[in-house]
Amino acid sequence: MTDVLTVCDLRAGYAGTTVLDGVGLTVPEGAVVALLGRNGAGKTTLVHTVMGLLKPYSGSIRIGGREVAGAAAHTVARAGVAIVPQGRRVFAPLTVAENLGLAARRGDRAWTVERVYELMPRLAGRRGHRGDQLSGGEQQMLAIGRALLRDPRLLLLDEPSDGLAPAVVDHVAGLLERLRGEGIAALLVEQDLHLAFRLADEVAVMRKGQIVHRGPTAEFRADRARAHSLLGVG
Ligand SMILES: Nc1ncnc2c1ncn2[C@@H]1O[C@H](COP(=O)(O)OP(=O)(O)OP(=O)(O)O)[C@@H](O)[C@H]1O
Repeated sequence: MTDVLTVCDLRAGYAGTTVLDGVGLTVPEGAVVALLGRNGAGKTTLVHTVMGLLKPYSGSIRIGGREVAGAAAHTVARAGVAIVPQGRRVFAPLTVAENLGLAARRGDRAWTVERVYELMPRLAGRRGHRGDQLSGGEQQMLAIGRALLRDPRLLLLDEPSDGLAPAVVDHVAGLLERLRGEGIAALLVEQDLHLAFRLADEVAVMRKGQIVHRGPTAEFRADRARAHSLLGVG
């Protein structure tokens, strides 16, 4: 299987400090890889660096074989990557339809606003509501819808369950499962292990800016002692 994302020996940080200390990671075409790790391990920093929102000090980031390390976010987006950021970041004063309209692209696209509404009828019912009138779950759906309108081959999902009630997390998980069924690959940063295990084919664990474990989800899940030592959870 070919990889949609290949990260090699990536170093990055803020104002000269090192946060990513030689990260190596791949996401196979169509697969979901959960990126786990304690707070401050560097997961969001990795996602931002892959997206082109933070310039790396050194190392390689390839999207489908194309080198994008150091490229601007719009270039990375054109290569097929879309981010669903932590905290969702929908435009609060704009309606659902306006938020989606800003992300929509012209031409022959796999994902249109209508298709996003078909996937998420709840958003269709709220199309005239402003971003700040939506529930957390609806905002998360809107953030996912915006990302889909970029026709991604790789989604970067930064803690999609954050701040959502369990029933809403379950609903969002169902949506993400459908996207996996569509063959969209994802790098999923997630603190909710149930969600990560439900969605991910493989698990990568980050500690102090490095990937310290990588393997199939089922194997990781079965080895509670190792999960505990890597993540500090049972
Ligand atoms: N904008 C920033 N400026 C300076 N330092 C930052 C910035 N963002 C993150 N850091 C630092 O980088 C390190 C890694 O943070 P990062 O947010 O990538 O971790 P994380 O694994 O995503 O954690 P969390 O689960 O808390 O989001 C932390 O020490 C953090 O303080």
